[in-house]
Amino acid sequence: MDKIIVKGGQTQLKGSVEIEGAKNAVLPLLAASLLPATGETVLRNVPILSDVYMMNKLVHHLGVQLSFDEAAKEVHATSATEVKTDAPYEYVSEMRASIVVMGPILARNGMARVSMPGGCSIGSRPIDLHLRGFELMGAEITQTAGYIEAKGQLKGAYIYLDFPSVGATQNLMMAATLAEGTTTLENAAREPEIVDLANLLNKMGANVKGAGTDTIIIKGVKEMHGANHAVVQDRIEAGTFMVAAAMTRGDVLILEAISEHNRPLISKLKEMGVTFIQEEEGLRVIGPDRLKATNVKTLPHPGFPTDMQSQMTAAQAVAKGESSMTETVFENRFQHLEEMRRMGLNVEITQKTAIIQGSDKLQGASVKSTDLRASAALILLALVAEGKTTVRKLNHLDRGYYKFHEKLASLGADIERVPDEA
Ligand SMILES: CC(=O)N[C@H]1[C@@H](OP(=O)(O)OP(=O)(O)OC[C@H]2O[C@@H](n3ccc(=O)[nH]c3=O)[C@H](O)[C@@H]2O)O[C@H](CO)[C@@H](O)[C@@H]1O
Ligand SMILES: C=C(OP(=O)(O)O)C(=O)O
Repeated sequence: MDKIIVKGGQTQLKGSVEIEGAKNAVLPLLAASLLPATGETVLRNVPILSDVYMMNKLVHHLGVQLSFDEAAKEVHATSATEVKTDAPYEYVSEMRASIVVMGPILARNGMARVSMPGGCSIGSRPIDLHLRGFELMGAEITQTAGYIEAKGQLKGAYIYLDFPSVGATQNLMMAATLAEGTTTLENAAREPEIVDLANLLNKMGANVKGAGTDTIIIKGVKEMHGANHAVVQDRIEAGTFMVAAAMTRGDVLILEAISEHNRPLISKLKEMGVTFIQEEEGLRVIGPDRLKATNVKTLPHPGFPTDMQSQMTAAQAVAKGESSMTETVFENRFQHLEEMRRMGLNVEITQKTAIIQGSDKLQGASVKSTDLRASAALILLALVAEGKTTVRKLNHLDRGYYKFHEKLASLGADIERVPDEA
């Protein structure tokens, strides 16, 4: 595995940066390619990430002929006349998001057998809401030997989600496309990635209305066909570069940034003293001499995204004064703060809230990524901390960021990625 070495302290990021298609959009879009029985689905603006390779493998295993043209950033998926029912452990255990193949398999076959996805380092991540929704649509669910089996021809249903789960909304929305009758999802997730999925499903011949609001109505159709679709921009990658510019007194143009997808982040960064200028080519982000402290609480969209929580704590760590971060979505998403302590961070954690005393005297150290966004947050902090920081366990970073170190280097960071002999 590689490691990243950053020499920080004086970094001032300047220039423009291109953002990839969203990981959290493309994974369900790939799962959606299981739904049509005819035609080819072409996904454009596909990010080159380890999670995408993993989902490609799973979808391919299930019967879709699929090729990934990395140079063109395109996936071409030939619809399967028949899809397999089994999503085995070796694919699902590697990546939690793979659970979203369950809805399409069940919709196509009237049965699905999927390995339990299990938890991950940020929390236990149960799938009870997905399963209860399938049950309400008429499936019988059993769990044996680490597998969940669902059986039954799906019928439209009224489903109220106790929590606006992103994965459950996507899974149930896809299952409902080929069910008989109308499904209403209430208290549905409203993330831009949900809207992106609904757009692809409608291009495939489905009838989905209301995506982006808390009520999604899906009228089942008899069959679907291939479609051509460009993956929406990754708001979390864009947000990560906004925080990087903010922390380094930078002046960075985020090309083609979709500001409305990052409203809570932009609002918090403005409160911290950051200037945003909408330009023709994108959103320009200018960091102040010193950030001001701020209090943040993560919430489902349109609240502050939990996937920006770690990066935001890096900004709070160098801001002037005391900040707080309250994490309400996942129960174990503060592990990066322990690593940041090695760099001199003064933080007190009580249950869901971290109280951070900002400092301009943080020092580089040897740290390891504990999850995907933690890896980005540690690298951001390393840009500002004095001296050398080594960040290990980059397998997490590669799940969600394409050429992160190269993009930062092109903006002026002293950063390199080298093989880790350790
Ligand atoms: C691939 C992908 O898109 N991942 C994103 C997706 O994950 P994911 O879809 O897994 O997240 P959910 O919105 O489902 O989870 C949010 C919360 O709901 C709980 N929950 C969820 C489902 C369920 O059946 N029961 C239940 O209790 C989870 O444990 C968690 O506490 O949304 C999260 C919340 O914005 C993001 O952090 C992830 O980056
Ligand atoms: C938590 C994340 O992803 P996943 O749900 O794929 O683990 C993330 O993108 O920050």
